[in-house]
Amino acid sequence: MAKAVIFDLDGTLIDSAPEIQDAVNRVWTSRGFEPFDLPTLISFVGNGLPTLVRLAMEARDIQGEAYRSLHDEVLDIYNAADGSLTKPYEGVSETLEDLSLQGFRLGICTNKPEGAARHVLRLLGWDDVFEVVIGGDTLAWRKPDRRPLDAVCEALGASSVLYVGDSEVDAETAVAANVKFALFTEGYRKSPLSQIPHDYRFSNYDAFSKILMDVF
Ligand SMILES: O=C(O)COP(=O)(O)O
Ligand SMILES: [Mg+2]
Repeated sequence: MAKAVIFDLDGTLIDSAPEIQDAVNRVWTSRGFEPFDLPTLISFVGNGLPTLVRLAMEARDIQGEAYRSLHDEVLDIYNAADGSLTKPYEGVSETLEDLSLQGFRLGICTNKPEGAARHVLRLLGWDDVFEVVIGGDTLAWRKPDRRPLDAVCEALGASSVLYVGDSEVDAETAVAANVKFALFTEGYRKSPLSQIPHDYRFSNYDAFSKILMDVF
């Protein structure tokens, strides 16, 4: 049985909020609604695109019947994004390379739509790095339900697992799945560290190898 490291995507491996902000603001301003600043947009991220769209609608008092077209337009822009507004956090590429060299099985468990996640992984040249990618729309459940994380663990054939994420949702998922959790503190969390359950935390990927040595 394999050792596996499973990552969340937005706010954990990549700083993608400016890309998401651009997609939402393009759709919102095309309909005459005020755009969102980055902190406000970040406050909508974490529970997947349907929730993000609903929160952005509520913030501009947009009625429910517009939901489907707004959602689909944002998704189309996401899926066609050129990645220029998305940046891997410092040290991520080196960490992934290291993990691969050491023989870890790698997976992604994100609430980003799977197509958009695969698109950005391709743009970053990471499409061969992760053996399994489960997005917010891959299964009938999304994080914090444990089943997406369970599904990644199972597909990787992992006996020993670390989940790495940046948010309350990731922490809750790891607790539910009974998986060890490392919190990247520089992503899109909304609460103080003391309120997010975690086994490990780090603010820089330089510190990641120390966590690995402890877990495995
Ligand atoms: O799409 C979201 O809301 C969050 O995506 P994440 O699960 O990769 O952080
Ligand atoms: Mg995240």
